[in-house]
Amino acid sequence: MEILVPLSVSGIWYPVIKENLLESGSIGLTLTLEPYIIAEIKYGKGIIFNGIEINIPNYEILRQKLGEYKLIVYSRVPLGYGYGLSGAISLAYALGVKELTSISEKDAVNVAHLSDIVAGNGLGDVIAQYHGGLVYRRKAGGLGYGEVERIILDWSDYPIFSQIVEQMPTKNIIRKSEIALSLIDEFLRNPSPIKFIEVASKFTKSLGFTSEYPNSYRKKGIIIKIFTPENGVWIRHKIASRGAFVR
Ligand SMILES: Nc1ncnc2c1ncn2[C@@H]1O[C@H](COP(=O)(O)OP(=O)(O)OP(=O)(O)O)[C@@H](O)[C@H]1O
Ligand SMILES: CC(C)(CO)[C@@H](O)C(=O)[O-]
Repeated sequence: MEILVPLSVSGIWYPVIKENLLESGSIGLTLTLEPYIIAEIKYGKGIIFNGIEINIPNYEILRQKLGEYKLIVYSRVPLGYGYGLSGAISLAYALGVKELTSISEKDAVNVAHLSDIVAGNGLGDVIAQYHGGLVYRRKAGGLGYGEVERIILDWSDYPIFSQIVEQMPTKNIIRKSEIALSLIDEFLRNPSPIKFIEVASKFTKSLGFTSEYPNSYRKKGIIIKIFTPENGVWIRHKIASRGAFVR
């Protein structure tokens, strides 16, 4: 059994923290991308990321609430730069445990969502990764609490690339910028790939993150860009055609 989870790079996020953590998360617009991480769940313990055992605070919560298992993860992109891998690892763990036990998918996914929030590693990634595509989180929260819409756009003429810049903690970008909600409205009035990049670039600039490349924005430690870059080292992505799944 393999568990596949897409990467998650938000363009806009508006943190919502409530007493009930399942009502917490973010309102926002998130691109989920290939290549999916591929994971295997086994009896045992620990998270093995590309052959190396890692310590990730999400694991403590996952282990307490879902039971102790071992997750072996293969990823084509590195951890800690902004590809939403903490969320992807947590969601893979939850969907893996769901295959091995009688827990419902909804409860398992909500534990993954909770673990990313408590760890301070993400707010909306798990929910976006569960749905796939370009995800608009209209209301923050886990499954059954938040509200999500997948925005269908034709990306075939808009190839997506990322460039790795620097590692940094997610806590550095969990800030409220009041223009987030008006930029989401601006996008929804006229949704297109170019408009997505435009509003994401305005939003991330408001948090102090800039990119020197045309048609791009900087999310945490990576640049996301549409159209073939003229120079630099880039990873080619596709929009994730579906959310996380088990095969
Ligand atoms: N070698 C490592 N490099 C980076 N992070 C590591 C490493 N080992 C363990 N970690 C832990 O993994 C977690 C990475 O979470 P982080 O949210 O930064 O990932 P990400 O892939 O950048 O996702 P996001 O887009 O949500 O920020 C952190 O809790 C960090 O402490
Ligand atoms: C905070 C965040 C940008 C980290 O990847 C993401 O979880 C989101 O969109 O809420």
